[in-house]
Amino acid sequence: MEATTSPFTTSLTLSSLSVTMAIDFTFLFIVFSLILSFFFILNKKTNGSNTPNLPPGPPKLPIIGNIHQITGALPHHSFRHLAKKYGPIMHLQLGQISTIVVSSPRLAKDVFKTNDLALASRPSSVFGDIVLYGSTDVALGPYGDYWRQLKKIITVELLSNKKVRSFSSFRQQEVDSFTQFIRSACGKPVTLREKVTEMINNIVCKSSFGEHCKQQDVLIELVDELGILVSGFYVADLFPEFGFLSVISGMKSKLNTIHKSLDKIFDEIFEDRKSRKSLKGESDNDLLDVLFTIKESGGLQFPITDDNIKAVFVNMFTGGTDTSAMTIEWAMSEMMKNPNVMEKAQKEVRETFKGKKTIVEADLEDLVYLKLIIKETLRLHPPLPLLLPRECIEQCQIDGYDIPLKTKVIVNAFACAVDPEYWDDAESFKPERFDKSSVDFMGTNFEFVPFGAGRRMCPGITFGLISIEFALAQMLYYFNWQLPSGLSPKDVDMTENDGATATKKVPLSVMPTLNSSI
Ligand code: HEM
Repeated sequence: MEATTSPFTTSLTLSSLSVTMAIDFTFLFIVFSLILSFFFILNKKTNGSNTPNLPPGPPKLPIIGNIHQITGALPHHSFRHLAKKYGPIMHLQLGQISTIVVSSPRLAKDVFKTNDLALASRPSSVFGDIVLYGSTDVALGPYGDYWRQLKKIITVELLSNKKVRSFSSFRQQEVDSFTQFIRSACGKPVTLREKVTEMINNIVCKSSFGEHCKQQDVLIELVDELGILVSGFYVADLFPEFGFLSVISGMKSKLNTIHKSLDKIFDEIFEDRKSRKSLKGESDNDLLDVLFTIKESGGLQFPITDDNIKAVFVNMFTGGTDTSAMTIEWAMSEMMKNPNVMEKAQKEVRETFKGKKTIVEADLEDLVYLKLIIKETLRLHPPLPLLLPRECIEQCQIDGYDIPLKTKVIVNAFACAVDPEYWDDAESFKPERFDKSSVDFMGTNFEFVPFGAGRRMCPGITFGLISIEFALAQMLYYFNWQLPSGLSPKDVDMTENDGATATKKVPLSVMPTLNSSI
C-alpha cells in the first residue's frame, strides 16, 4: 500500500525514492507554497496600517522572512554576525514569528530590568503543548498568577540552597561511582561525555524520586531523546498557524510517543509513592515528596494536579542535566587546551585537600581558582547561548524602538559575553579575569548572563553548580590528564554542535592516570 498519510516525511526519509513519491512531494510542495503565499498576502494587508517603529534588520524574503539567514551556522553565531551589520537590536521575521534579537549588555538590561514584566512570558510551542502538559510547567509556561505560584514553589521549596544541600549523599554516591569508573579506565583514552551525563542524570533522578527509582534508565533515555527534540528552531513553531506542519514533519508524533512513555513512567512512580505513603506513612527526602506535600496541604491559590507536577519534573530533567554535563566537558576541554590553567587548578585542589583520602562537599568552599574556571567556562560556552525566548505581553520600547504585543524577544547571551566593549581579549580563556572582579552570573551584570536574569532567571544555579564543582574537583585531585598520543593542546577541537544548546561537536577524549601522591 502507498504511504498516503505523510508523504513528506516518507519521501524524505526513504533512501530509495519511488517516482510516485517524488511527484507527491513536488505536488505537496507547490500546494503548500501557494497556501503560505495566500496567508502572507492576507497578513500583509491586514497588518498594513499603524506600522510600529521596529528596529532595523536584514531584508526579508516573502513567506520565510529571514529564516535563510540563520540556517547554516549556529543560531547564536548567525545572530552575532548579523548584529555586527544591523546593530545590537534587530528585527527579524522568522516565518510567521516577529522576532527581536538583542546582542549587547546595555540593551539586555532593558529586557531583563526595565521591561522584565512586559517581556515575562514565553512563546507557545508544540513541545510545550505536548510534553509539558499544555505548557503548565515553569520553563516554557506563559506568565501569569499560576506561573508565579509555581516559580515560587520551585525557587523556595525545591531548589533552595538548603534543599539542594540535603541531596549531598546522592551527589557523593554518583560522583564516587564516576571516579571509580575513571580509575578503572586509567592508562586508556576515555570519552568523558557519556559517563558525565550518566552521573548528572542519576543525581537529578535521585534528587527527584529518591534512591529507588526503578525506571531510572528508561526515564533517562526518554529525556535524552527530548533533549534532542527541544534544541532546534522547528518549522512548525515558526509557522504556528499551520498546525499540519507539526504533523507532516513527524514532530508531533515523535513528541506524542515520548510524552506517552514518560507519562506512564511518572504514573507508576507516583502510584508507588502514594501507596507507600498511605500504607507505611513513609516520607522521603526528595522533590516528589515536597511536591506531594504541597499539593495535599491544600493551601494553594491555584491547586496543583499530578500533571502539573509531571510538567515540573520534565523541566528538572531537561533543564538540569545536559546544561551541567556539558559545562563539565567544556571546562575539561579548556583545561586540556590551556595546560597552565590545568596545572594551577590541580595545584589548588591538591594543596587544599592534602592528605585526604576522600573529599566531601564542604571542602569545596576553599576552592577559589576552580570557581573562576567554571565562570570562565560559562562565559565562553554558555549551555543556552540564546537563553530561552521571551514573549511580549505588554507593548514596550527598547532603545526607542517599539516592541509590539506577541513579539518574540531573544537575548544573545553569548554575544554579550564576548562583547569587546566589556571584555579584554574577549575570545581567550582566562579564568584570572574574574579574580577580584565583582562580575558575577547572578543576573545583575548583563554582560555575563549564562543563567539569564530577571523573573525568568534559572532557579537551578546552586543545584547545577555544586555537581559541576564537585565532579571537577575530584577529577583534578585523583587524576592526571593527558591527551591521547599524538595530540597537542592546540588540537583540542572546540567546535560547537548544531542546535540551541552549545554542546561540543567532537566529544572530548582524554587519558587519565592516577595521581600517585595521594
Ligand atoms: C550549568 C547549569 C545550568 C545552566 C547554565 C542553566 C541555564 C538556564 C537558562 C539560560 C535559563 C533561561 C533563563 C532565561 O530565560 O532568562 C534557565 C531556565 C531554567 N532552568 Fe536552568 N540552567 C542550569 C541548570 C539548571 C538546573 C540544575 C535546573 C533544575 C534542576 C534548572 C532548571 C531551570 C528552570 C526550571 C528554568 C526555567 C525558569 C523560568 O522560565 O522562569 N536549570 N536555565
